[in-house]
Amino acid sequence: MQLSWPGGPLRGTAILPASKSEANRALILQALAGGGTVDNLSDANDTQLMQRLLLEAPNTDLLDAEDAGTVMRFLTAYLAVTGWRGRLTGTARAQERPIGVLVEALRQAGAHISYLNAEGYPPLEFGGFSAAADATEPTALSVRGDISSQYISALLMVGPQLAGGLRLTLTGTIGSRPYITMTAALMQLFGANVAFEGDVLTVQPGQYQPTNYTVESDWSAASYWYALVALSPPGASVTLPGLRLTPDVFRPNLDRPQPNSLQGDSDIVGIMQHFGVKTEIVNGQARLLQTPALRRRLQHPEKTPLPFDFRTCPDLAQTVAVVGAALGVPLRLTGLASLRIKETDRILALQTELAKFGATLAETAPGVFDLTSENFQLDGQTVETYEDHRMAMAFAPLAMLGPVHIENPGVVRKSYPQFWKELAQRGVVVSEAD
Ligand SMILES: O=C(O)C1=C[C@@H](OP(=O)(O)O)[C@@H](O)[C@H](O)C1
Ligand SMILES: C=C(OP(=O)(O)O)C(=O)O
Repeated sequence: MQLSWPGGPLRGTAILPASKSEANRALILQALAGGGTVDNLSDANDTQLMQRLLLEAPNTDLLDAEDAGTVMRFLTAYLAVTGWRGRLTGTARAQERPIGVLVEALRQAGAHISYLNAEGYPPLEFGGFSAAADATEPTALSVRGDISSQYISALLMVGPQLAGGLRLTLTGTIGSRPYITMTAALMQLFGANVAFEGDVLTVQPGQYQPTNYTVESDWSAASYWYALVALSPPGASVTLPGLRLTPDVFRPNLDRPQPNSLQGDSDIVGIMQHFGVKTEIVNGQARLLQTPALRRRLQHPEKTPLPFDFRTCPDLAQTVAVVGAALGVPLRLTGLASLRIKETDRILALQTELAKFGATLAETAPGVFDLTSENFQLDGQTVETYEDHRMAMAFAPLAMLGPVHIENPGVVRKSYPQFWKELAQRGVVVSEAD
Protein backbone atom coordinates (compact mmCIF):
# COMPACT_ATOMS: atom_id res chain seq x y z
CA MET A 1 0.00 0.00 0.00
CA GLN A 2 1.35 3.43 -0.93
CA LEU A 3 0.79 6.41 1.37
CA SER A 4 1.48 10.05 0.65
CA TRP A 5 0.40 13.47 1.83
CA PRO A 6 -0.77 16.21 -0.55
CA GLY A 7 0.52 19.06 1.66
CA GLY A 8 -0.77 21.48 4.27
CA PRO A 9 -1.46 20.74 7.93
CA LEU A 10 -3.28 17.58 9.06
CA ARG A 11 -6.66 18.53 10.51
CA GLY A 12 -9.98 17.08 11.62
CA THR A 13 -11.41 14.37 13.83
CA ALA A 14 -10.20 10.78 13.79
CA ILE A 15 -12.17 7.82 15.09
CA LEU A 16 -10.26 5.47 17.35
CA PRO A 17 -11.07 1.84 18.08
CA ALA A 18 -12.06 0.97 21.63
CA SER A 19 -9.29 -0.40 23.84
CA LYS A 20 -8.69 -4.10 23.25
CA SER A 21 -7.02 -4.42 26.64
CA GLU A 22 -10.04 -3.08 28.51
CA ALA A 23 -12.48 -4.98 26.31
CA ASN A 24 -10.76 -8.33 26.65
CA ARG A 25 -10.67 -8.03 30.42
CA ALA A 26 -14.29 -6.88 30.62
CA LEU A 27 -15.39 -9.82 28.42
CA ILE A 28 -13.67 -12.35 30.70
CA LEU A 29 -15.13 -10.68 33.79
CA GLN A 30 -18.57 -10.61 32.21
CA ALA A 31 -18.30 -14.33 31.42
CA LEU A 32 -17.26 -15.09 35.01
CA ALA A 33 -20.03 -12.85 36.39
CA GLY A 34 -22.60 -14.57 34.20
CA GLY A 35 -24.18 -11.31 33.06
CA GLY A 36 -23.88 -7.58 32.54
CA THR A 37 -23.00 -5.67 29.39
CA VAL A 38 -19.79 -4.50 27.77
CA ASP A 39 -20.46 -1.53 25.52
CA ASN A 40 -18.32 0.04 22.81
CA LEU A 41 -16.57 -3.16 21.78
CA SER A 42 -14.37 -2.51 18.79
CA ASP A 43 -14.35 -4.37 15.50
CA ALA A 44 -10.67 -5.21 16.14
CA ASN A 45 -9.93 -8.87 15.58
CA ASP A 46 -8.50 -9.36 19.08
CA THR A 47 -11.76 -8.19 20.64
CA GLN A 48 -14.07 -9.99 18.23
CA LEU A 49 -12.05 -13.15 18.73
CA MET A 50 -12.26 -13.01 22.52
CA GLN A 51 -16.01 -12.52 22.33
CA ARG A 52 -16.45 -15.41 19.90
CA LEU A 53 -14.21 -17.89 21.73
CA LEU A 54 -15.92 -17.25 25.06
CA LEU A 55 -19.25 -18.10 23.43
CA GLU A 56 -17.87 -21.15 21.63
CA ALA A 57 -15.95 -22.65 24.58
CA PRO A 58 -18.82 -24.62 26.16
CA ASN A 59 -19.64 -26.30 22.85
CA THR A 60 -16.24 -27.18 21.43
CA ASP A 61 -12.99 -28.90 22.35
CA LEU A 62 -10.82 -26.84 19.99
CA LEU A 63 -10.21 -23.09 20.24
CA ASP A 64 -7.84 -20.94 18.19
CA ALA A 65 -6.56 -17.73 19.82
CA GLU A 66 -4.84 -16.80 16.52
CA ASP A 67 -2.16 -14.13 17.17
CA ALA A 68 -3.81 -12.45 20.16
CA GLY A 69 -1.67 -12.52 23.30
CA THR A 70 -4.44 -11.34 25.62
CA VAL A 71 -6.83 -13.94 24.23
CA MET A 72 -4.29 -16.75 24.57
CA ARG A 73 -3.25 -15.85 28.10
CA PHE A 74 -6.58 -14.69 29.58
CA LEU A 75 -8.47 -17.63 28.08
CA THR A 76 -5.89 -20.08 29.41
CA ALA A 77 -6.68 -19.06 32.97
CA TYR A 78 -10.43 -18.83 32.32
CA LEU A 79 -10.64 -22.23 30.61
CA ALA A 80 -8.54 -23.80 33.37
CA VAL A 81 -10.70 -22.71 36.30
CA THR A 82 -13.96 -23.36 34.50
CA GLY A 83 -12.83 -26.98 34.07
CA TRP A 84 -12.85 -26.91 30.27
CA ARG A 85 -11.50 -29.91 28.40
CA GLY A 86 -9.97 -29.41 24.98
CA ARG A 87 -7.17 -27.82 23.00
CA LEU A 88 -6.19 -24.16 22.71
CA THR A 89 -3.94 -23.24 19.82
CA GLY A 90 -2.73 -20.15 17.94
CA THR A 91 -0.76 -18.98 14.92
CA ALA A 92 2.82 -20.09 14.29
CA ARG A 93 4.02 -16.91 16.00
CA ALA A 94 1.66 -17.45 18.95
CA GLN A 95 3.32 -20.83 19.37
CA GLU A 96 6.64 -19.03 19.85
CA ARG A 97 5.31 -16.69 22.54
CA PRO A 98 5.99 -18.22 25.99
CA ILE A 99 3.20 -19.25 28.35
CA GLY A 100 5.08 -21.50 30.78
CA VAL A 101 4.94 -19.10 33.75
CA LEU A 102 1.15 -18.96 33.53
CA VAL A 103 0.66 -22.70 32.96
CA GLU A 104 2.95 -23.57 35.87
CA ALA A 105 1.03 -21.23 38.21
CA LEU A 106 -2.34 -22.63 37.08
CA ARG A 107 -1.10 -26.19 37.60
CA GLN A 108 -0.18 -25.28 41.16
CA ALA A 109 -3.70 -23.93 41.61
CA GLY A 110 -5.18 -27.27 40.46
CA ALA A 111 -5.42 -27.07 36.67
CA HIS A 112 -4.58 -30.00 34.43
CA ILE A 113 -2.81 -28.48 31.44
CA SER A 114 -0.24 -30.10 29.19
CA TYR A 115 1.80 -28.95 26.22
CA LEU A 116 0.95 -30.47 22.87
CA ASN A 117 4.14 -29.31 21.25
CA ALA A 118 7.12 -27.50 22.81
CA GLU A 119 7.33 -27.29 26.61
CA GLY A 120 6.30 -23.83 27.77
CA TYR A 121 4.48 -22.81 24.56
CA PRO A 122 1.03 -23.21 23.03
CA PRO A 123 -0.81 -25.27 21.86
CA LEU A 124 -2.18 -26.46 25.19
CA GLU A 125 -4.38 -29.35 26.23
CA PHE A 126 -6.83 -28.79 29.09
CA GLY A 127 -7.99 -31.71 31.21
CA GLY A 128 -10.15 -30.14 33.92
CA PHE A 129 -9.58 -28.51 37.29
CA SER A 130 -9.28 -30.29 40.62
CA ALA A 131 -8.61 -27.85 43.45
CA ALA A 132 -10.09 -28.42 46.90
CA ALA A 133 -13.47 -26.67 46.87
CA ASP A 134 -13.39 -26.10 50.65
CA ALA A 135 -9.98 -24.40 50.92
CA THR A 136 -9.99 -21.54 53.37
CA GLU A 137 -6.45 -20.33 52.78
CA PRO A 138 -5.69 -18.39 49.59
CA THR A 139 -3.81 -20.20 46.84
CA ALA A 140 -0.30 -18.77 47.24
CA LEU A 141 1.59 -18.40 43.99
CA SER A 142 4.82 -16.74 43.05
CA VAL A 143 5.26 -15.64 39.43
CA ARG A 144 7.88 -13.75 37.50
CA GLY A 145 6.81 -10.23 36.65
CA ASP A 146 9.45 -9.59 34.01
CA ILE A 147 8.21 -11.63 31.04
CA SER A 148 4.60 -10.65 30.41
CA SER A 149 2.08 -8.93 32.66
CA GLN A 150 -0.62 -10.84 30.80
CA TYR A 151 0.16 -13.93 32.92
CA ILE A 152 -0.47 -11.89 36.04
CA SER A 153 -3.68 -10.32 34.73
CA ALA A 154 -4.91 -13.76 33.68
CA LEU A 155 -4.29 -15.23 37.14
CA LEU A 156 -5.78 -12.24 38.94
CA MET A 157 -9.04 -12.39 37.02
CA VAL A 158 -9.66 -15.99 38.04
CA GLY A 159 -8.53 -15.30 41.64
CA PRO A 160 -12.05 -14.81 43.07
CA GLN A 161 -13.06 -18.22 41.62
CA LEU A 162 -10.44 -20.05 43.73
CA ALA A 163 -11.96 -21.37 46.95
CA GLY A 164 -9.70 -19.44 49.31
CA GLY A 165 -8.86 -16.62 46.90
CA LEU A 166 -5.38 -15.85 45.65
CA ARG A 167 -2.16 -14.42 46.98
CA LEU A 168 0.18 -13.64 44.13
CA THR A 169 3.77 -12.64 44.77
CA LEU A 170 5.54 -11.04 41.82
CA THR A 171 9.25 -11.58 41.46
CA GLY A 172 11.86 -9.82 39.36
CA THR A 173 11.39 -6.44 37.77
CA ILE A 174 7.71 -5.92 37.02
CA GLY A 175 7.01 -4.91 33.43
CA SER A 176 3.81 -3.41 32.01
CA ARG A 177 2.58 -2.55 35.51
CA PRO A 178 -0.30 -0.32 34.35
CA TYR A 179 -1.85 -3.36 32.68
CA ILE A 180 -1.87 -5.09 36.06
CA THR A 181 -3.51 -2.12 37.77
CA MET A 182 -6.01 -1.93 34.90
CA THR A 183 -6.94 -5.55 35.62
CA ALA A 184 -7.29 -4.90 39.34
CA ALA A 185 -9.40 -1.77 38.71
CA LEU A 186 -11.78 -3.57 36.35
CA MET A 187 -12.08 -6.51 38.74
CA GLN A 188 -13.08 -4.06 41.49
CA LEU A 189 -15.69 -2.58 39.17
CA PHE A 190 -17.10 -6.08 38.68
CA GLY A 191 -17.32 -6.51 42.46
CA ALA A 192 -14.06 -8.25 43.34
CA ASN A 193 -11.85 -7.36 46.25
CA VAL A 194 -8.22 -6.93 45.12
CA ALA A 195 -5.27 -5.35 46.92
CA PHE A 196 -1.93 -4.51 45.33
CA GLU A 197 0.72 -3.78 47.94
CA GLY A 198 4.36 -3.70 46.97
CA ASP A 199 4.86 -6.78 44.84
CA VAL A 200 2.01 -8.77 46.38
CA LEU A 201 -1.51 -9.00 45.01
CA THR A 202 -4.30 -10.40 47.15
CA VAL A 203 -7.68 -11.40 45.75
CA GLN A 204 -10.55 -12.39 48.05
CA PRO A 205 -12.75 -15.29 47.00
CA GLY A 206 -16.22 -14.34 45.80
CA GLN A 207 -18.62 -14.03 42.94
CA TYR A 208 -18.28 -11.28 40.32
CA GLN A 209 -21.36 -9.11 39.93
CA PRO A 210 -23.02 -8.53 36.54
CA THR A 211 -21.86 -5.04 35.62
CA ASN A 212 -22.31 -2.62 32.74
CA TYR A 213 -19.02 -1.32 31.41
CA THR A 214 -18.30 1.03 28.53
CA VAL A 215 -14.86 0.61 26.99
CA GLU A 216 -12.72 3.71 26.52
CA SER A 217 -11.04 4.53 23.21
CA ASP A 218 -7.62 3.01 22.72
CA TRP A 219 -4.62 5.11 23.74
CA SER A 220 -2.15 2.86 21.89
CA ALA A 221 -4.11 3.59 18.70
CA ALA A 222 -4.15 7.28 19.61
CA SER A 223 -0.34 7.25 19.57
CA TYR A 224 -0.33 7.02 15.76
CA TRP A 225 -2.34 10.21 15.53
CA TYR A 226 0.12 11.91 17.87
CA ALA A 227 2.88 10.78 15.50
CA LEU A 228 0.98 12.08 12.47
CA VAL A 229 0.52 15.46 14.14
CA ALA A 230 4.21 15.54 15.10
CA LEU A 231 5.30 14.90 11.50
CA SER A 232 2.67 17.03 9.74
CA PRO A 233 3.52 20.33 8.10
CA PRO A 234 3.01 23.18 10.64
CA GLY A 235 -0.44 23.90 12.00
CA ALA A 236 -1.74 20.37 12.56
CA SER A 237 -4.70 19.79 14.87
CA VAL A 238 -6.56 16.48 15.33
CA THR A 239 -9.46 15.71 17.68
CA LEU A 240 -9.73 12.21 19.14
CA PRO A 241 -13.08 11.41 20.76
CA GLY A 242 -13.62 8.86 23.50
CA LEU A 243 -10.36 9.21 25.43
CA ARG A 244 -10.62 9.78 29.16
CA LEU A 245 -8.91 12.95 30.37
CA THR A 246 -9.62 14.87 33.54
CA PRO A 247 -10.90 18.36 32.84
CA ASP A 248 -8.44 20.23 35.06
CA VAL A 249 -6.03 20.84 32.23
CA PHE A 250 -4.24 23.76 33.72
CA ARG A 251 -3.50 22.64 37.23
CA PRO A 252 -0.86 25.01 38.62
CA ASN A 253 2.02 22.57 38.47
CA LEU A 254 0.99 20.76 35.33
CA ASP A 255 1.30 22.01 31.81
CA ARG A 256 -0.53 19.06 30.34
CA PRO A 257 -3.84 17.31 30.86
CA GLN A 258 -3.80 14.45 33.30
CA PRO A 259 -5.22 11.38 31.63
CA ASN A 260 -7.77 9.72 33.86
CA SER A 261 -7.52 6.47 32.01
CA LEU A 262 -6.99 2.85 33.00
CA GLN A 263 -4.56 2.61 30.09
CA GLY A 264 -0.88 3.20 30.76
CA ASP A 265 -0.42 4.17 27.12
CA SER A 266 -2.06 7.49 27.99
CA ASP A 267 1.58 8.34 28.79
CA ILE A 268 1.78 9.28 25.12
CA VAL A 269 0.42 12.68 26.18
CA GLY A 270 3.62 13.50 28.06
CA ILE A 271 5.97 11.75 25.66
CA MET A 272 4.70 13.63 22.61
CA GLN A 273 5.18 17.00 24.29
CA HIS A 274 8.84 16.40 23.56
CA PHE A 275 8.03 16.14 19.86
CA GLY A 276 5.99 19.31 19.67
CA VAL A 277 2.50 17.91 20.25
CA LYS A 278 0.35 19.45 22.93
CA THR A 279 -2.93 17.94 24.18
CA GLU A 280 -5.92 20.10 25.07
CA ILE A 281 -9.40 19.19 26.16
CA VAL A 282 -12.06 20.76 23.99
CA ASN A 283 -15.69 19.86 24.72
CA GLY A 284 -14.49 16.88 26.70
CA GLN A 285 -12.43 15.52 23.82
CA ALA A 286 -8.69 15.34 23.35
CA ARG A 287 -7.35 17.78 20.79
CA LEU A 288 -3.79 17.33 19.61
CA LEU A 289 -2.02 20.49 18.49
CA GLN A 290 1.34 20.90 16.87
CA THR A 291 2.99 23.70 18.81
CA PRO A 292 5.32 26.01 16.83
CA ALA A 293 7.65 26.75 19.75
CA LEU A 294 8.27 23.11 20.53
CA ARG A 295 8.59 22.38 16.85
CA ARG A 296 11.31 25.04 16.41
CA ARG A 297 13.33 23.52 19.23
CA LEU A 298 13.24 20.19 17.44
CA GLN A 299 15.00 21.72 14.47
CA HIS A 300 18.12 22.04 16.62
CA PRO A 301 18.01 18.87 18.71
CA GLU A 302 20.42 18.44 21.54
CA LYS A 303 23.22 16.02 20.96
CA THR A 304 22.43 14.22 24.22
CA PRO A 305 19.74 11.67 23.51
CA LEU A 306 16.26 12.11 24.94
CA PRO A 307 15.64 9.19 27.33
CA PHE A 308 12.39 7.21 27.28
CA ASP A 309 11.69 4.10 29.36
CA PHE A 310 8.97 1.87 27.89
CA ARG A 311 8.76 -0.61 30.73
CA THR A 312 5.29 0.62 31.63
CA CYS A 313 4.12 1.28 28.06
CA PRO A 314 5.86 -1.16 25.68
CA ASP A 315 3.30 -0.73 22.88
CA LEU A 316 4.37 2.91 22.42
CA ALA A 317 8.00 2.13 21.67
CA GLN A 318 7.66 1.71 17.90
CA THR A 319 5.63 4.91 17.50
CA VAL A 320 8.17 6.96 19.42
CA ALA A 321 11.21 5.42 17.73
CA VAL A 322 9.87 6.28 14.26
CA VAL A 323 8.99 9.87 15.24
CA GLY A 324 12.41 10.40 16.83
CA ALA A 325 14.13 9.01 13.73
CA ALA A 326 12.06 11.12 11.33
CA LEU A 327 12.67 14.34 13.29
CA GLY A 328 16.36 13.58 13.74
CA VAL A 329 16.07 13.65 17.53
CA PRO A 330 18.53 11.24 19.16
CA LEU A 331 16.79 8.96 21.63
CA ARG A 332 17.87 6.55 24.36
CA LEU A 333 15.26 3.81 24.66
CA THR A 334 15.11 1.42 27.62
CA GLY A 335 12.53 -1.02 28.99
CA LEU A 336 12.25 -2.81 25.64
CA ALA A 337 12.86 -6.40 26.79
CA SER A 338 9.28 -7.56 26.24
CA LEU A 339 9.33 -6.33 22.64
CA ARG A 340 11.27 -9.43 21.61
CA ILE A 341 8.32 -11.73 22.36
CA LYS A 342 5.43 -9.77 20.91
CA GLU A 343 3.77 -10.18 17.49
CA THR A 344 7.31 -10.23 16.10
CA ASP A 345 10.72 -9.43 17.56
CA ARG A 346 9.94 -5.73 17.52
CA ILE A 347 13.49 -4.64 18.29
CA LEU A 348 14.87 -6.52 15.30
CA ALA A 349 11.98 -5.33 13.11
CA LEU A 350 12.59 -1.71 14.12
CA GLN A 351 16.34 -1.98 13.57
CA THR A 352 15.84 -3.47 10.11
CA GLU A 353 13.18 -1.05 8.92
CA LEU A 354 14.69 2.13 10.42
CA ALA A 355 17.98 1.27 8.72
CA LYS A 356 16.23 1.62 5.35
CA PHE A 357 15.79 5.32 6.15
CA GLY A 358 19.34 5.87 7.38
CA ALA A 359 18.50 5.64 11.11
CA THR A 360 20.33 3.36 13.52
CA LEU A 361 18.95 1.67 16.61
CA ALA A 362 21.91 0.13 18.39
CA GLU A 363 22.17 -1.63 21.75
CA THR A 364 24.97 0.39 23.30
CA ALA A 365 24.80 -1.29 26.72
CA PRO A 366 22.70 -4.24 27.88
CA GLY A 367 19.07 -3.11 27.54
CA VAL A 368 19.99 0.39 26.33
CA PHE A 369 19.11 1.26 22.74
CA ASP A 370 20.40 4.44 21.17
CA LEU A 371 18.59 5.81 18.17
CA THR A 372 20.49 8.12 15.85
CA SER A 373 19.34 9.48 12.52
CA GLU A 374 21.37 12.44 11.38
CA ASN A 375 20.64 11.69 7.72
CA PHE A 376 17.07 10.48 7.71
CA GLN A 377 16.01 9.97 4.12
CA LEU A 378 12.60 9.23 2.74
CA ASP A 379 12.32 8.28 -0.91
CA GLY A 380 9.48 5.83 -1.31
CA GLN A 381 10.98 2.96 0.70
CA THR A 382 8.95 -0.17 1.40
CA VAL A 383 8.35 -1.02 5.05
CA GLU A 384 7.96 -4.71 5.94
CA THR A 385 5.47 -5.29 8.74
CA TYR A 386 6.33 -8.79 10.05
CA GLU A 387 2.68 -9.65 10.81
CA ASP A 388 2.77 -6.87 13.39
CA HIS A 389 -0.01 -4.27 13.33
CA ARG A 390 2.19 -1.81 15.22
CA MET A 391 4.96 -1.94 12.60
CA ALA A 392 2.41 -0.88 9.97
CA MET A 393 0.84 1.89 12.05
CA ALA A 394 4.10 3.21 13.52
CA PHE A 395 5.70 3.70 10.10
CA ALA A 396 2.56 5.06 8.38
CA PRO A 397 3.00 8.59 9.80
CA LEU A 398 6.16 8.95 7.69
CA ALA A 399 3.72 9.63 4.85
CA MET A 400 3.49 13.19 6.20
CA LEU A 401 7.09 13.68 5.00
CA GLY A 402 7.02 11.77 1.70
CA PRO A 403 5.65 8.70 -0.06
CA VAL A 404 6.08 5.41 1.75
CA HIS A 405 4.98 1.82 1.00
CA ILE A 406 3.58 -0.38 3.74
CA GLU A 407 3.70 -4.12 3.07
CA ASN A 408 0.80 -6.32 4.14
CA PRO A 409 -1.33 -3.42 5.44
CA GLY A 410 -4.13 -5.82 6.46
CA VAL A 411 -2.21 -6.55 9.69
CA VAL A 412 -3.92 -3.56 11.31
CA ARG A 413 -7.07 -5.67 11.70
CA LYS A 414 -5.67 -6.95 15.00
CA SER A 415 -6.32 -3.69 16.85
CA TYR A 416 -7.43 -0.92 14.41
CA PRO A 417 -9.15 -2.26 11.28
CA GLN A 418 -10.34 1.21 10.21
CA PHE A 419 -6.87 2.76 10.39
CA TRP A 420 -6.30 3.17 6.64
CA LYS A 421 -9.85 4.41 6.10
CA GLU A 422 -9.39 6.98 8.86
CA LEU A 423 -6.10 8.13 7.32
CA ALA A 424 -7.78 8.50 3.92
CA GLN A 425 -10.62 10.48 5.45
CA ARG A 426 -8.11 12.91 6.94
CA GLY A 427 -6.59 13.45 3.48
CA VAL A 428 -3.74 10.95 3.36
CA VAL A 429 -3.55 9.54 -0.17
CA VAL A 430 -3.89 5.80 0.36
CA SER A 431 -3.48 3.68 -2.73
CA GLU A 432 -3.64 -0.10 -2.90
CA ALA A 433 -1.60 -0.21 -6.11
CA ASP A 434 2.18 -0.72 -5.92
O1 LIG B 1 -2.61 -6.91 29.24
C1 LIG B 1 -2.70 -6.33 28.16
O2 LIG B 1 -3.79 -5.97 27.68
C2 LIG B 1 -1.46 -6.09 27.40
C3 LIG B 1 -0.23 -6.13 28.03
C4 LIG B 1 1.04 -5.82 27.35
O3 LIG B 1 1.75 -7.03 27.17
P1 LIG B 1 2.94 -7.53 28.17
O4 LIG B 1 2.42 -7.59 29.52
O5 LIG B 1 3.27 -8.87 27.62
O6 LIG B 1 4.05 -6.54 28.03
C5 LIG B 1 0.82 -5.15 26.01
O7 LIG B 1 2.01 -5.17 25.27
C6 LIG B 1 -0.28 -5.82 25.23
O8 LIG B 1 -0.50 -5.18 23.99
C7 LIG B 1 -1.59 -5.76 25.97
C1 LIG C 1 1.57 -6.93 22.16
C2 LIG C 1 0.37 -6.72 21.66
O1 LIG C 1 -0.67 -7.58 21.71
P1 LIG C 1 -0.87 -9.00 22.37
O2 LIG C 1 0.25 -9.27 23.32
O3 LIG C 1 -2.18 -8.91 23.08
O4 LIG C 1 -0.90 -9.98 21.24
C3 LIG C 1 0.06 -5.42 21.00
O5 LIG C 1 -1.12 -5.18 20.71
O6 LIG C 1 0.96 -4.62 20.77
